[in-house]
Amino acid sequence: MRTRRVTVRRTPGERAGAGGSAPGRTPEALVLLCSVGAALVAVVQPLVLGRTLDLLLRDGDAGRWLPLSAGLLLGELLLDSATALFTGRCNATWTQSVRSRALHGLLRAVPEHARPHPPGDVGTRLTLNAADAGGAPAARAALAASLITPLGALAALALVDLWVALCVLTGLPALALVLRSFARDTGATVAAYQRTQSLIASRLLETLEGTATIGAAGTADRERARVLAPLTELAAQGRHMWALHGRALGRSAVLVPALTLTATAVGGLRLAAGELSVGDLLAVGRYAQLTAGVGGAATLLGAIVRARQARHRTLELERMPAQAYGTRSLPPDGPGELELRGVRVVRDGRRVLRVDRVRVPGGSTVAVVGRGGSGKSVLAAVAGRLIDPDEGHVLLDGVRLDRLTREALRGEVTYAFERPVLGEGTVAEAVATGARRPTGEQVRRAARAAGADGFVRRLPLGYDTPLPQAPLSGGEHQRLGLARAFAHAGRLLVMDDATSSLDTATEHEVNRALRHSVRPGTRLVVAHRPSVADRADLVVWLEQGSVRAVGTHRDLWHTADYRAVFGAGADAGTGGTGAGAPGVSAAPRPEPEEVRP
Ligand SMILES: Nc1ncnc2c1ncn2[C@@H]1O[C@H](COP(=O)(O)OP(=O)(O)OP(=O)(O)O)[C@@H](O)[C@H]1O
Repeated sequence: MRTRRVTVRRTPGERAGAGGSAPGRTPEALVLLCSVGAALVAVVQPLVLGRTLDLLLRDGDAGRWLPLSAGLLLGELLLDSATALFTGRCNATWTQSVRSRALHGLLRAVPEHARPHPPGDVGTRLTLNAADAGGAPAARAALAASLITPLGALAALALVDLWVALCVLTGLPALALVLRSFARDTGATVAAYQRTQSLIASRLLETLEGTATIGAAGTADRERARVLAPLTELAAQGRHMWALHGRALGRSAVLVPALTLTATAVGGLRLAAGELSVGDLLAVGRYAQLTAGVGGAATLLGAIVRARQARHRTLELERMPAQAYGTRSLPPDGPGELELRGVRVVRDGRRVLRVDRVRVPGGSTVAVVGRGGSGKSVLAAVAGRLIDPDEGHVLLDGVRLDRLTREALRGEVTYAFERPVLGEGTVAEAVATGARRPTGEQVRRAARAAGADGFVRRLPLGYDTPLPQAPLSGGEHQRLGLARAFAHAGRLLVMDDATSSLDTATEHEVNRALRHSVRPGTRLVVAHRPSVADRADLVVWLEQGSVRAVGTHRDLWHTADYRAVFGAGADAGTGGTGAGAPGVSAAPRPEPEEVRP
């Protein structure tokens, strides 16, 4: 078969950079500038129009006032358009910034802090909530401008006629009360609404992940009811939110025309008394309207309250404690000696791992075995610092893992998992993703070692096939995860159940390739099969979170409890290399550090 060239492109995340920068004040300032400009024009306009009307009525010629009126109308139109444009840009840049910061916080967070956020909740925060939060700066600018119009209009009204201004002023406290109660009541409802939205999204995602199980169990109706259960609450919260909004708008809708009407009536009386001109009356009506327009701030206030709640929810992700790294690097060309000293891991008040002392000589393979729930994955996570122990230390070539720089740690410690997450790029990108960027040839070599090259080359575009278009079996998926780990193999490679979906023959081939074609180093392998434990130089046997014994598979096999871990009831010493019994290993056996049979 013709071999294709393997292309390894940079991922969008790598191109965009890590955290995303804050957009600064410029987008908001542009919105403020244009909306304040529009507000000022709106305030000046009635005066100019009134004056123009008076001149036309008196002399039949308004001179320069007529083009000035037309200019102001045009100016208002242009400024309103610019406000809309800059508001859109401001919202987009802030949404992007809030989202990037939250995502960055999530990705660098201590995993134990990130774990309680289910995917649906994270999804809602990063989409709906981030978009709402991104609207805050523009809404704030618009609110500031929206206060200029009524205040300016009131001042201008006072210039035209003090009596009408006083009459409008008396109605304003009622409008202020409406706005205050709206802002107060709406905050709590919006927060509850956003929480319920998140809950529905989380349940929906859980359901989507478990469609096969749900289908097989025939529990689709129950599941649908579970996902949609919070909908009643959401609907009630939504109705309450809109009721508050509607009430505030309704009250201002009554107050605004009432104020305008009263102002026009008083202005009419003043016109009849000869205190005002016709142009003044025109200005008075318009100013009363603009002053009462303060009620329109309710909508902006609502957006700001919603944005504040949404921002709080989104940036909770950003504020999660970040995984801290040290400043040390590893000694060059270290063999990868791994040591766990006094390690304790506690979860929900329960000790789930206790390792007093285990030393794995550099270059050897250690298998971690034990019954389900005995702490194998926790040990694997601690060994490569996916989690920090609550007590004790893990050392690699004599250096504590928590003192290493991120680059030193992730460059030299590699993981392969049972269910790797491969992303949506091409096959080559999936294998290449990691601390270092391997070349196309290295990607293919790693895939060959993981037994993946054959099926990848049969894909329509080979290594360039996008993963969503590559129908992979569970084992093939797992082999790509292995290939990724092999392509980045450092001095410590941790394989947590990473070959569980492979048939015995493939697993054997992968193990052989691991010995000969992957960078040599220490391997820590979570094992369920006795054959894997047999091939290891050393076995750490866990029982209920504690080390029961450390030794070679051959030695441990004499213990009935150990054989029972593999479901093997056979008597010890039956010999042979069959299903459970130890075979002959060529590798040197290191001395066990901790043996408590
Ligand atoms: N984040 C956590 N919060 C609470 N308990 C946890 C957490 N992580 C692990 N545990 C508990 O620690 C124990 C050991 O879990 P671990 O996943 O290491 O078991 P395991 O030996 O790998 O099991 P299996 O072979 O079934 O995968 C389990 O009882 C598990 O419930």
